[in-house]
Amino acid sequence: MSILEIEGLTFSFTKKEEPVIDDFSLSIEKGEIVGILGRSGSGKSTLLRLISGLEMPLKGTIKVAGKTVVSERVYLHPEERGVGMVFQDYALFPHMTVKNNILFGLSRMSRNERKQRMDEMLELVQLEGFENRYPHELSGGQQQRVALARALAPKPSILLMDEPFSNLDADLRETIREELGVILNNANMTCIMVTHDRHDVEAICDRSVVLGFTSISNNYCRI
Ligand SMILES: Nc1ncnc2c1ncn2[C@@H]1O[C@H](COP(=O)(O)OP(=O)(O)OP(=O)(O)O)[C@@H](O)[C@H]1O
Repeated sequence: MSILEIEGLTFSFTKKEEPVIDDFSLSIEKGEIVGILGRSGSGKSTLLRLISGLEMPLKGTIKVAGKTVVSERVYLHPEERGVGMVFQDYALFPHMTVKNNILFGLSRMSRNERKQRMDEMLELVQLEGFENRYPHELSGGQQQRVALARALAPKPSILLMDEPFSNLDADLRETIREELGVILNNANMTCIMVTHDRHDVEAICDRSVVLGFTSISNNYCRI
């Protein structure tokens, strides 16, 4: 079953400019881990922002788990899409502690479930003991791990990651990459990961899509 279906997606930042994304289509099966590769400026981050609902396409449809989340007539807000996102710059809430950043998307869970989920996430990203710190009191790599924990905590249908390991040192990168691969496989979770690192793709992706430089319409290929 396709968990994500993108059809004819077209997007431009301004009317005058060529579309960054032009008539792009892609289908992803449940449980697939797909790497998005491509040169700087090819539209990788923009594609994730369109899927998550942070940008509105000019044309095209996106379905998540069979439900239309954007089309000519439909627009679902990011929190209604069942899509988790780890941003390139983490986008943590600066006024919230690590704990509250991770708890942010869990308001529908009971108090006990929230506590349990937070403990699981802190253990996963090796940040036990850091829960009362604020983002500015963390290193770049630690902030990145909080972002990963926050996105995974609500158990999204699809996890979107924009260069999620770029600030981690080599050892931690390998550890988190391996653990993430196991978690995603165990949960049969679908994941799209933008990366510049072929090791990420080789280690955890089932396939990858390479975006072209000026437009990703007919330029992408699977490897
Ligand atoms: N807010 C914006 N307004 C106008 N143009 C933008 C905006 N954000 C990105 N762009 C342009 O859209 C194109 C695609 O940007 P995007 O960030 O999606 O590329 P990318 O493939 O993720 O690049 P990188 O690998 O460098 O992160 C680029 O040419 C970029 O300059």
